[in-house]
Amino acid sequence: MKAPTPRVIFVRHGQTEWSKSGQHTSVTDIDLTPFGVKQMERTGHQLIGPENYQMIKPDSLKLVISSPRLRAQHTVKLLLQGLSEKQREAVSVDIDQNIREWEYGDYEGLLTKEIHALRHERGLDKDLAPGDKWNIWRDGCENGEEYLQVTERVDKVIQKIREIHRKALDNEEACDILVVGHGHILRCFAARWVNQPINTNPNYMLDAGGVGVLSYQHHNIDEPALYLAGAFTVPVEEEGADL
Ligand SMILES: O=C(COP(=O)(O)O)[C@@H](O)[C@H](O)[C@H](O)[C@H](O)COP(=O)(O)O
Repeated sequence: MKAPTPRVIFVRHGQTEWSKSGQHTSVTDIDLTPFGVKQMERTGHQLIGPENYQMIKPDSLKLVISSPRLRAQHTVKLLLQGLSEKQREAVSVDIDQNIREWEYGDYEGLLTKEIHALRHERGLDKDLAPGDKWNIWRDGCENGEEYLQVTERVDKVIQKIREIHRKALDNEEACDILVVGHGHILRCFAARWVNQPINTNPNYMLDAGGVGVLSYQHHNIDEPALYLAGAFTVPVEEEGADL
């Protein structure tokens, strides 16, 4: 049987007090709420393991790439906690600065409406069309990052993944890579996976605890694609296996 096409399963960390309130959280190193812990334990149980209903088989999971932030690393631990010690030891975990959250600079800790008010006070948005407001994709963050900086570092993560996936495809080996990060950076990552510019706002949604999948059409590394929906719980590879 042909190996399944390599995939990236990306996960935004579970709930924090600031993801709950809508405050912009980049470098502030807060942990998950008790609900966030429960979310990610349950997600890990559904997502990774040897059972038929689990989407990522332990043997296929070759690498985890995580943001350095505590909320992301705690999420990784919870996602992997259902694996045996041996299975956990077999998975490499890379802590990668390039998948840290978009740096919000002066907007760290603020709600979107507070950012709009601050920029109004500073006279920054006066040239925008009536009704138009700051958006991070186009306008970036004062004393933080703008879209080209974020694009550059996300592209490095994609390049690293493509090299691993290319080898797996050449050798017809299953290869899932788990990427654990944050609300904005993972939306950038998904857009860049399919070569979209991010300054036009990719219009994706990603809740705390949310899971998404990226792969390649036609089993071809040169056709990266976003999995809009997948028959993950009963993959076609299982046809005839246990009727
Ligand atoms: O801080 C954010 C993401 O960081 P993390 O919680 O570590 O994943 C942002 O995405 C905020 O949560 C943002 O304030 C929120 O998404 C509201 O944004 P918007 O709907 O565009 O007003």
